[in-house]
Amino acid sequence: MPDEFMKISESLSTTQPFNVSDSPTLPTLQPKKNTVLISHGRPPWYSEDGHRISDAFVIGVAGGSGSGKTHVAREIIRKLGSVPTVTILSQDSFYKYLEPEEQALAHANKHDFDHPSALDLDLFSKCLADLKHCKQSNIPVYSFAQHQRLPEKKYLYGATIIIAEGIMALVDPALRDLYDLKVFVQCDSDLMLARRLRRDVKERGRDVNGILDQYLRYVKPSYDNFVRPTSKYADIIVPGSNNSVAIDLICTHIRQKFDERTNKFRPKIAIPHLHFTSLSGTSTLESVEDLDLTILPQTPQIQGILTILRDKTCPRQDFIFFSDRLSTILVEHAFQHLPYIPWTVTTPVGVDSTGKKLDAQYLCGVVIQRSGGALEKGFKRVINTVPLGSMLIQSDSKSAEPLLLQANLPLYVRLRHLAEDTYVFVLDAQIGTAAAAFMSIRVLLDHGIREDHIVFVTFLVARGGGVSILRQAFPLMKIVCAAVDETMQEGWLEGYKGEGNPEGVGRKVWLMKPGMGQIGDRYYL
Ligand SMILES: Nc1ncnc2c1ncn2[C@@H]1O[C@H](COP(=O)(O)OP(=O)(O)O)[C@@H](O)[C@H]1O
Ligand SMILES: Nc1ccn([C@@H]2O[C@H](COP(=O)(O)O)[C@@H](O)[C@H]2O)c(=O)n1
Repeated sequence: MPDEFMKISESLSTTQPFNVSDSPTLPTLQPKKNTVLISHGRPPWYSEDGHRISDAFVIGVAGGSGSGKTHVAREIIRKLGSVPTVTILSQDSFYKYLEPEEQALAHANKHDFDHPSALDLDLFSKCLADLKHCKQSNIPVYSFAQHQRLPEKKYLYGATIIIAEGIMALVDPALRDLYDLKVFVQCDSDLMLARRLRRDVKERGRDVNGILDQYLRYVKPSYDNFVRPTSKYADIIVPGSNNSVAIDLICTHIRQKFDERTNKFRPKIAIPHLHFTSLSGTSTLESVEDLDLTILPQTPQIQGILTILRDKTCPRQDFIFFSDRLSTILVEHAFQHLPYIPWTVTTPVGVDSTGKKLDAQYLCGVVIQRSGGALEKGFKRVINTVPLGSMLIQSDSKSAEPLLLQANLPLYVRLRHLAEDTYVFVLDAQIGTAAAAFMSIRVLLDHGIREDHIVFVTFLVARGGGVSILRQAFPLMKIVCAAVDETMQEGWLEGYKGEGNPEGVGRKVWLMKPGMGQIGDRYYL
């Protein structure tokens, strides 16, 4: 039990008068319980060697049906305010599949949904463990109206804080081991019944007699036998109503734990130490050969395109046209990193000709928004039939830490059993500090994509930037680029008008030199 927590006196939780008026208006549809809320973006959860260093913080919330578990979970999120991604994982999704005859009994309120065996606790544990360890999870979807698990699944990924709630949340020792904080919501039985009556009529399509039958036969005995005894495992007992003080306490604890875990990643891949020059005057930058990049052959044609793109007077339509040309060539070039097998075809003149056939089982692309969008057209020109997802990664304006704001990934990546056989082309305009590249690779590895199945396709790499650290962390990933620029320096971006710079004198950013400027702005603005 965390020492800063005391068990809040049970009297606080049980002496509330029976009063159903504390319940706000209920929605008429079954609410979505498994929620992913993003209020701030997810900071790095890995170190500069590429390994995950922090698990998600997991809170287990147990209590009787109608005690207010979901309410507590939602209030925690609301009161935490500006936090990274939070997920509520509800045990309700894990009721077992029912055979038709069992389903018929359930419709007659004669199926016991309140015995621990009604829930697939092993699957719940597995999904929670995956989420805690920063992997994706595809969780079941349940219909209370049909008493059945539905064929679809819900994809969850990327939470820094997970709230797992359910009547049996504290029953299983394996589950209890996963929690960083265990909460029990203790509520007066009358109030729980009143809330359940109202909710089951409005949201779960039940009638009053059936609800009362089910309550007396299964719900109440189960609460006494299985649910209430688990309160002894809780670090904190929260009252079922008027519980804002207890919720504040929980939020303070979470914030503190969260701050302790915050990893300052950006300074570790910051640029200056890579510019370090030894006493003998030799630069410690790694040689281009050591960076193991696949660089387009510097033919006059490629140099010509790069010169146009580097020219600050290049009109936007030309910038788009030549970016599209360059990205097409880059993606074609990147295909050399995919597996091919010998393949024989018969030509129109009846002769056999042996060549090669692509042997990648699944292939998809992921664009790093927004500048990676400049490579999208080239990608689609070369392979227009494969799925293309995206990630939105931006720097925090105060800490400069990269933040994962959105991951809209193709199915081949989301489903772990397909991810293992999937090749992914990651598209981004340049690798400068490498912070976004780092985060995008970590996201793919979390999903089970093999490191040697990732091909990072980009216009420019800054040799003086974060690429050497990226390379050391992920040596098996391939990087395909059009050119390597020598330096990364902090400098002013001309003409930028915005935060801290209303006059448009400039914005201090890491600039790749000679570079192409802000490629996303030049392509899209
Ligand atoms: N502290 C509270 N104050 C007011 N209403 C509450 C409180 N806790 C729960 N409720 C209401 O009671 C009902 C059941 O709560 P819910 O959180 O769904 O219970 P559970 O998830 O434990 O079954 C909901 O309508 C909810 O709005
Ligand atoms: N088909 C089902 C499955 C479960 N129940 C009841 O749900 C209760 C748990 O959900 P809470 O959100 O209230 O914690 C549990 O008591 C089951 O009786 C159901 O009615 N029908």
